[in-house]
Amino acid sequence: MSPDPRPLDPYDGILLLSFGGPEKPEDVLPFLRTVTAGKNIPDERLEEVGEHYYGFGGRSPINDQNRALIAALRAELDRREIDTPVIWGNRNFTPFVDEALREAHEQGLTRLVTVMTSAYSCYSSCRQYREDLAAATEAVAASGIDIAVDKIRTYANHPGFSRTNSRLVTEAVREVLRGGTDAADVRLLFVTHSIPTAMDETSGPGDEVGHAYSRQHAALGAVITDEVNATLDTDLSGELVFCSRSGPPSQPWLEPDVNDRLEELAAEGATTVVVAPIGFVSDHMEVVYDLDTEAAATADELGLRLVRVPTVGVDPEFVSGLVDLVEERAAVARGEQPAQPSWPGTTPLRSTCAPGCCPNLRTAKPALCGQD
Ligand SMILES: CC1=C(CCC(=O)O)c2cc3nc(cc4[nH]c(cc5[nH]c(cc1n2)c(C)c5CCC(=O)O)c(CCC(=O)O)c4C)C(CCC(=O)O)=C3C
Ligand SMILES: [Fe+2]
Repeated sequence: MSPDPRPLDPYDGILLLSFGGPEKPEDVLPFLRTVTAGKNIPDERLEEVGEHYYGFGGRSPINDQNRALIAALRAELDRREIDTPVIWGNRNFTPFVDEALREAHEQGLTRLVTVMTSAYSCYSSCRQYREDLAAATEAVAASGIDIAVDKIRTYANHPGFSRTNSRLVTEAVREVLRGGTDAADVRLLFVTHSIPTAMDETSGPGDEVGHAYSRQHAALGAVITDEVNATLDTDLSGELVFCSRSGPPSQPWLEPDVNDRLEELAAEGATTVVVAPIGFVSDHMEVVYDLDTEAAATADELGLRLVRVPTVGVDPEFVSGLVDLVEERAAVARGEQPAQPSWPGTTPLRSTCAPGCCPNLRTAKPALCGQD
């Protein structure tokens, strides 16, 4: 049997859409200006974040991690005899999304399915990427390029992401216990990026409940904790904490901060804290600075042992899950009803967002991949 000529029909290309990061010291300031354009980030915070990057030679790990993810996706697609090209675009650093669309056009592609390097619902982690797609599509339309863009469903509860995280956390706790630590002295922290509480309240499909961002993380943390306890016969409690807060001090952001919580846990007599960055898909700056540098130093001062769980990165189970999601999205676009595995819960998150989902609280901007 020869390979299907259009295996992802109606899509002829895959777009990996990410945040982007600087690659050398001279890139840091222009990158930060792009990230914060029109946002209310205090100068002190910007200088501080700039220092985090300079401390790593002015180079964020995120672009190399995306190159590795593209290579891993390519290998998995090839294994499935899918020769659809993968194009890469970022919000804040070259290759920007409009450059990616021009590249796609040069390769003769006309309809893309997008994979974002972000698993959860909120303005920063979902709608803003959809706005990037709308802006880029419009920018290239001015030069006569017509490209349609969809996205895979939000994958916070797709097993490729959630089960991989669960396995990584279970393995980390298993190692801690194997080393002889008493389970009663171990705590489990699930970490994600803090966001303004107003952004959390309005996250989700425009329903009255809101808080989709914190609820999705809490739900995943809860099932992972159950799985760890069931697998290792422990009774650990897990909880959600936050890192990387910015914005003016007067503006409320999601709490507690991971460092504050470490202090409280040390005071309670914990000796070992397993820190699982379920909010991030790879070890970019938030992970290597905010957790591996800053939170690790806090733990050190407190005499706590901090064990950091790996992010899903290019774990084969995660990469294979992303390709499953791409195939699933193509089947949906063809009008089929593919299986949509979900965990926790049984309800898949959406690939076409509801009207008013995760609104931009500053100015309404056009966004793709939604009903509005
Ligand atoms: C939810 C979320 C994710 C996860 C989802 C996703 O991955 O998209 C994420 C990822 C990332 N955030 C990143 C970097 C930055 N984020 C900033 C600012 C902000 N992030 C926010 C939220 C998020 N951010 C918010 C609400 C702000 C305030 C300004 C605003 O309302 O937009 C700033 C400005 C300085 C500061 O405020 O810290 C920087 C430099 C990098 C690159 C890291 C690298 O280079 O390795 C990555 C992957
Ligand atoms: Fe951020």
